[in-house]
Amino acid sequence: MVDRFLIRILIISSTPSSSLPRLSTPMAAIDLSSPYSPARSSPAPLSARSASLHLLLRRRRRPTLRCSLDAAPKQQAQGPPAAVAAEEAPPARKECYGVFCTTYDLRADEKTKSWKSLVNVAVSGAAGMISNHLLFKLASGEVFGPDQPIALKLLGSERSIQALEGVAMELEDSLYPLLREVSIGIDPYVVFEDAEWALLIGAKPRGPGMERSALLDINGQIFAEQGKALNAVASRNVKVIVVGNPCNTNALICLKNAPNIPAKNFHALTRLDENRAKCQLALKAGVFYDKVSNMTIWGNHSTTQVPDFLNAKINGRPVKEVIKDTKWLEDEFTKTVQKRGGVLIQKWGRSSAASTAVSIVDAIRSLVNPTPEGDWFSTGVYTTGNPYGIAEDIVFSMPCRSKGDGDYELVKDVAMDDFLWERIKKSEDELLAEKRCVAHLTGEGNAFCDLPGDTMLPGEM
Ligand SMILES: NC(=O)C1=CN([C@@H]2O[C@H](COP(=O)(O)OP(=O)(O)OC[C@H]3O[C@@H](n4cnc5c(N)ncnc54)[C@H](OP(=O)(O)O)[C@@H]3O)[C@@H](O)[C@H]2O)C=CC1
Ligand SMILES: O=C([O-])CC(=O)C(=O)O
Repeated sequence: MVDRFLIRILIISSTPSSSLPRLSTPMAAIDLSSPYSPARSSPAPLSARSASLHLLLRRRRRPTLRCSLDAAPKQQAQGPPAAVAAEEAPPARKECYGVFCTTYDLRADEKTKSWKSLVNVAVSGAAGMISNHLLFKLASGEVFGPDQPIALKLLGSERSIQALEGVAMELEDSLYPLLREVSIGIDPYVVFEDAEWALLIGAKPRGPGMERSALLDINGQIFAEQGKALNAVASRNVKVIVVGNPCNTNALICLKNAPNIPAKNFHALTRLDENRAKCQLALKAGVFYDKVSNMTIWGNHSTTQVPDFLNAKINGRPVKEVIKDTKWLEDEFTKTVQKRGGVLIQKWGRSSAASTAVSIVDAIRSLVNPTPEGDWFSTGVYTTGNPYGIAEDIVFSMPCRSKGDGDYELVKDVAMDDFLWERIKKSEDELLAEKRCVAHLTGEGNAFCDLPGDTMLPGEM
């Protein structure tokens, strides 16, 4: 017995779908009233959603894999909240076209009975290079697990909306059984609705001759707007991973604009730096990189970041016992990790995309799986209440452990010496200076920009 699954692309405006006309097919009617629908006003508790998912599968035996496209032109720079948008007349809609109006067999019925309830994952910059690697990993199940159905909510802009349609086409053509919905939009207030994870990748790259303070301002505006949108419409416990640079300060801006979401839930991606550091230590020690553990990156995702060889281990032994060349550790290792992004740009002609996507996967998996005994991982998180004496109220990469519930705690028992502390302070200074530059975006008065001269992204040489 084979179930039929309809693949459909909808063009949905920023109008909530409860106020949109019903589709003419019975399948669409099922879809709009289903627990999969992004139109529901608030997420049901996990158990209820899980139960309704299974109920739906038993009753209907025809779950819909839905692709929807929010292509409403943006009315103004700051997207209106969904409630405001609901009062506007819905623009013309095209329900389905070309390759997207397809019906085929999925044969997933038996398998789906043991699935968890749907997880909503929003991704910004979804038409960009990093996303092009990441989205297919998310859809395949390798990130959240083989029993975790997923809805992907892709945020683009007027500039990228056509490219996003292409991305959605490729996702459909990949026939991922776990991928239950793909929606595309340019309004964060629509795309982030009910998001349980928000992976914020889209940001303007720094161009030739552009001051870093200008980059902080331009990208800061993007993250202030997205923080407001998350605050208005995302799940109250959404986990946010900021990738777009300068990611620590962008994460700070985002969390300051989302006061109803715990500040603890915001991360700046420094996992790529951790992976790069593990690779360099493994190379030097002549071991495979899975033998390197307890690797902390402290500080900013920039050339002031501090790869911590004091606490890291190789085969369970302190790095300094295995690699006796302290000069190499202090100079070459540290600089190589700090500048790895820039060397890669010189060789590859563009910034790391595939390895960044892999590191986003690692970062999520570290939060949804228990951390192995004795180990930890690095992520840029809010410093208020940290046990190390790092300045409060910034986003700083630090060592964390997780029970696998999406949350984390800071690792307390780490060693500190003068070399490490001096460098941590330098990265802290840089982040405090970045924070002063964006005070107008965090609600803390007038910006005053006095960035240290050597403030650079890892991709800048
Ligand atoms: N934290 C980390 O470890 C790393 C971070 N990065 C950062 O990730 C970000 C994305 O990288 P990548 O995917 O390779 O970049 P791409 O240039 O391929 O994509 C970036 C996306 O950003 C969006 N964007 C938002 N605002 C602007 C703007 N004003 N001008 C141009 N594009 C804009 C664009 O999407 P749209 O038009 O849909 O808005 C674009 O698709 C960059 O900021 C990069 O520096 C990169 C590597 C590592
Ligand atoms: O600097 C950049 O744009 C790229 C980057 O973050 C990295 O490679 O670590």
